[in-house]
Amino acid sequence: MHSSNTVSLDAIERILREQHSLLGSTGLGIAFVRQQEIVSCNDRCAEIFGHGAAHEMLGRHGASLHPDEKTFRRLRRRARLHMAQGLTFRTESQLRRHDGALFWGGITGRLINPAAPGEGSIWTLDDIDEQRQAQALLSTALREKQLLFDHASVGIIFMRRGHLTRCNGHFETMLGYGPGELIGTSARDWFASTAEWERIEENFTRQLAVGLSSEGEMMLSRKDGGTVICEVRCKLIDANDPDQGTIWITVDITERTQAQAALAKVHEQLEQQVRDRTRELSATVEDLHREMADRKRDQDRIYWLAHYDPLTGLPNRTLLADRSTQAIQLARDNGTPLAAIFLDLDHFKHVNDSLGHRVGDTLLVQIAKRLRSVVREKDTVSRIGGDEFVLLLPGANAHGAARVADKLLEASRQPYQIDHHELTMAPSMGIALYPQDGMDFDTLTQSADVAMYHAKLDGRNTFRFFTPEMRAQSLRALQLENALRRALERDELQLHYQPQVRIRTGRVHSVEALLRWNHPKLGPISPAEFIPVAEDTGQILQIGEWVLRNAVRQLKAWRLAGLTELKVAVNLSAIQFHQPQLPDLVSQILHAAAVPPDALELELTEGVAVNDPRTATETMDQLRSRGVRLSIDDFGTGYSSLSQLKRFQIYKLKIDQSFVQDLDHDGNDRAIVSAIIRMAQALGMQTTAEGVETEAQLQFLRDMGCDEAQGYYFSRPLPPGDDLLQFLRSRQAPAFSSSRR
Ligand SMILES: Nc1nc2c(ncn2[C@@H]2O[C@H](COP(=O)(O)O[C@H]3[C@@H](O)[C@H](n4cnc5c(=O)[nH]c(N)nc54)O[C@@H]3COP(=O)(O)O)[C@@H](O)[C@H]2O)c(=O)[nH]1
Repeated sequence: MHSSNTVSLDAIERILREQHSLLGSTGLGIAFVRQQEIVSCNDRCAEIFGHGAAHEMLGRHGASLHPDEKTFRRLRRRARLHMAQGLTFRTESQLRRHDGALFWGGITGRLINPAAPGEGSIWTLDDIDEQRQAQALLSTALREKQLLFDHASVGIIFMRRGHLTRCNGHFETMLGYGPGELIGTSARDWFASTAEWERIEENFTRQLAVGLSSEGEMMLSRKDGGTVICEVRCKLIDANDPDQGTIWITVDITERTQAQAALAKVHEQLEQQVRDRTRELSATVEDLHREMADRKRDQDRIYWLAHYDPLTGLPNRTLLADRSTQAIQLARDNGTPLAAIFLDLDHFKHVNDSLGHRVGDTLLVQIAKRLRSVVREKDTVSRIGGDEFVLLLPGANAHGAARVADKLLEASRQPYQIDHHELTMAPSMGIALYPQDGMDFDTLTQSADVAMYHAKLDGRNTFRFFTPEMRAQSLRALQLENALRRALERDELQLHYQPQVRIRTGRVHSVEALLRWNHPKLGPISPAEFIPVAEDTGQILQIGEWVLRNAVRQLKAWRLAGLTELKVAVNLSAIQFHQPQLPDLVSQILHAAAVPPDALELELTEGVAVNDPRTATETMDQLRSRGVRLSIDDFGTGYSSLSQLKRFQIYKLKIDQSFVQDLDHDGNDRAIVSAIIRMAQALGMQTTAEGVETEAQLQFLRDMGCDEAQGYYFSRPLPPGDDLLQFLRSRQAPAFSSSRR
């Protein structure tokens, strides 16, 4: 320290104190070694080697401080080479503590006097064991990271200011670059498009600015021009210092994306197929629904046609049978009454024949509506034939059924307006009651039918309850109907003639043709019985024509036989009268027999004009214009009005025999007969009284001014034989009297 040759003891002591202080205050261990042994050291050195104090280190051989002798010698050799040159030897080596534990120490050594190595050396020691361990850990971590970096199956890049500063091999391979080729490149260089880069940069910058990691998909460009789709996660290396740049982890999802795209395409194709199939299916389902609806509609239509009358919409016989069976079951189970009404329209056929089927159909529809309006909802109104209806009335007893029949009659009085025709259509009805008149559908309706037939026999436009006797009578009617079919061809019919005598002169001007039927087995059958049957079955047309032809032919025979002025009266059924061809038929028959028209008188009943006065008037006009005379038969029993009589220009009124028969003792009949005669006179019509049997009756009629009489009093209806000819000749009108009425 001092260059002076004499150093004071104080100075030496001070120097020693300074050195001691220096050695004590340093964090390094310091030792002086001579002859490989420690001759002096500081406390730190002792502490490092695990001794409590420095003096414990003194005299320790250097080799004991090293892991083994070999290590010591090698280090000593290296140190001596260095230190012999006056240099400081530095090394890091493992050392052994006092307790035997090894530790890393940082060692420097230097000869105190390189010129005199024997003076020993000074060694400093730093305990770097923790540092070495930390370094070892660090380098392990770094190695591991490097390994991860090098062998990661994702691309890792470090970016700063938009440029790549480092990347791993995976990223280079991903973009087809060689090692290091990408260093320093701008990200823009390997983005597929500028737009793509700007989009990513903007997204990443925005998210990273707020300290978030950012992620997204991007399309990068390979060196060879191909494209790579990457999933990228980007993060700031130091959130506090954006200048440190960013790390990007990139995953090549090209295949995955393509697979997904392919999958999506397949999925879309599948979905499209499903949509197509669904559409096809729904079209098929719709078709099926439509087909089912069509089939249902067809079935409904078939059912409807099978169960309803197409014209009126009313239930037909089939449905009536169903409902009747149910109603009978119910009536039986509950003990409740049930009635059936068989309704037939009187002379409906005339409407069809004279006005045509269109008018007839329209009329039927209106009638059906009216029938329906009369009964209750639960009642059934069915149409089972042309003009035949059956009404089923559950819960109705005799009283109830009669009330319904009355209401139907009442309703039928209102005329129907069809085009310019005002038509009235009366019904005949038969009523049958469950269970007494039938316990099943067929029997019940048959009973009602039979009762209806009797209503017709009893004058029509009325109703009758079924009685057991009626059935027998109906069988008779059926028998007659069948027999009547063959009556003409078997020549069973015959005409009888009843003279009509002028009351004032006693002479006979005309005879009435009256039909007779003598059946070989059934015997003589009254026209009063078989004419209604013939009318019901339509056979009256054929029979009526036969009557007309034969009556005119007989008249011709009589005329040729000398009864030159004789006339014949023929009864005309209403059904005949409504035949449009009637006037022509009459003319043809008269012409064929060469009989003048005024020799024929047609007897009509009052009812012929009731239903359709206009058509009746036309027919009458036609007949009259051809010269044929018309008379009203059974006058007083029907509904003729004075205006009608006047309009029809009727030639003669035949006073019904029911008024004549009781003239002797019934003042009313006398009044009626006298009124009819006066009325006829006032209207310029002839009068003939039917059924005159007594002189008293004849006298009264004479007194009243009646023109003609007909009855058993003069003669019964006789066959055209000698007796009748004799009678006629005896009362023949003189030729001049034929012009008088
Ligand atoms: N559409 C047609 N109707 C005809 C025809 N022929 C007859 N008839 C009608 O049948 C009903 C019954 O006729 P009938 O049994 O012949 O009775 C007639 C006379 O026989 C009978 N009569 C005559 N005089 C007397 C009498 O003094 N007493 C008495 N109890 N009866 C008598 O009266 C009937 C007269 O008939 P009409 O003058 O026509 O009224 C009858 O309604 C006939 O019209 C036919 O060819 N077509």
